[in-house]
Amino acid sequence: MLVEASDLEVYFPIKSGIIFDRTVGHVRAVDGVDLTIHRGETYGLVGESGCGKSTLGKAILNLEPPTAGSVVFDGTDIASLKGEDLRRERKRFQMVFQDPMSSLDPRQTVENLLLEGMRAHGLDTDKDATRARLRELMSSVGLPVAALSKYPHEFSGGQRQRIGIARALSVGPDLIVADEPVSALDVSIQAQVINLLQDLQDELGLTYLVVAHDLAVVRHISDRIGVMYLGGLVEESDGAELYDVPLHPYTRALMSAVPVPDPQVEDSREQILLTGDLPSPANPPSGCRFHTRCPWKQETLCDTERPQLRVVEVDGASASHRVACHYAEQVASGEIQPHQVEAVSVESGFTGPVDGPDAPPEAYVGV
Ligand SMILES: Nc1ncnc2c1ncn2[C@@H]1O[C@H](COP(=O)(O)OP(=O)(O)OP(=O)(O)O)[C@@H](O)[C@H]1O
Repeated sequence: MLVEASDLEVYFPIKSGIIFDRTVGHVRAVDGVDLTIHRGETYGLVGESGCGKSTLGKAILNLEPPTAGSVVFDGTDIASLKGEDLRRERKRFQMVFQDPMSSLDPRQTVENLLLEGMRAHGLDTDKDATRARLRELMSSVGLPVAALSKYPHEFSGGQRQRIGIARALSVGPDLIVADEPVSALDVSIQAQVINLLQDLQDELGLTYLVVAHDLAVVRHISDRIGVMYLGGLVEESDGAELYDVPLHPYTRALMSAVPVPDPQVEDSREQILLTGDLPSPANPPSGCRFHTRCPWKQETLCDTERPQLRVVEVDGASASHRVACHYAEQVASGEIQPHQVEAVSVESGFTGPVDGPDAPPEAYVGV
């Protein structure tokens, strides 16, 4: 195991007063997450915008200090590291950002951008070795050596993302957190960058945490997938299994929002429509965070008790499928069918069947 996050919380203070000197509340961006990432695997993290994916990724890299909980990286509690020890450990985990244009200094040549990290970690002391390393990095990400003397604006979006990846690789990391690595790119370029990430993983034995809102991207690349809702993980399993047997109503809703090209399949498959907006992480609902939008919410239990993320046995499936829903076992055994339950829209007060002609017009999944 390379990363073990336990009961991780990242709360951002909400300030008020003339000089913003009073804390009047907290945005609970990450609210009690237990997550492990195995060495050499790709862990995909999905969920709606604002559910806390990026903050969780940053907290794992120690770029966002946790409010509570711990992150153990290769046996070492990151929070306990200071000074030189922290600097040395830092080069083992790097981040690739969504928008390479804003993460790359436009006034620096590619060579300088790559040297920056190497310098910070004392990896540029031998001139010949450094030159060889720069050439090697260019070749690893499929760019010509001549690109070293150019500036970020001289490249296309896909090429800039390759530079961002080379930059992350320059210090020889074990873990890369890629935050929406292809969502700013044209669809035709996305596959090339995804393939590059996979080739590099095979070649260098890298471990990835890939944050994305696009289920198709995550499905293609991930060994395991975690689904996040309002600061917490609601479901986690092997990649294929999550798509074959999604157990949490939120995961099912995300799946049913992805269009299927075959009209026959599209018409016959389960449709779960979510109503209402994502509640504010500054004031999350009581009990199960999802109960205000859940098609099979039950009185009392769902709005009073937060369900634990626990292993749920699924016939013929692995023993590592975890779900945070009070009724996950009944869903797994087929006892509960979500579309037979009435949906309640918090915003409109709508009560009715979620997939019939009376479904609320504004029902959507906002991913
Ligand atoms: N530095 C910050 N200060 C205050 N609030 C923040 C900060 N960073 C994030 N947040 C809030 O924390 C919540 C989670 O944000 P985060 O960016 O982690 O979500 P996300 O799922 O990655 O969304 P997106 O895909 O839009 O980036 C949001 O409500 C966001 O506004």
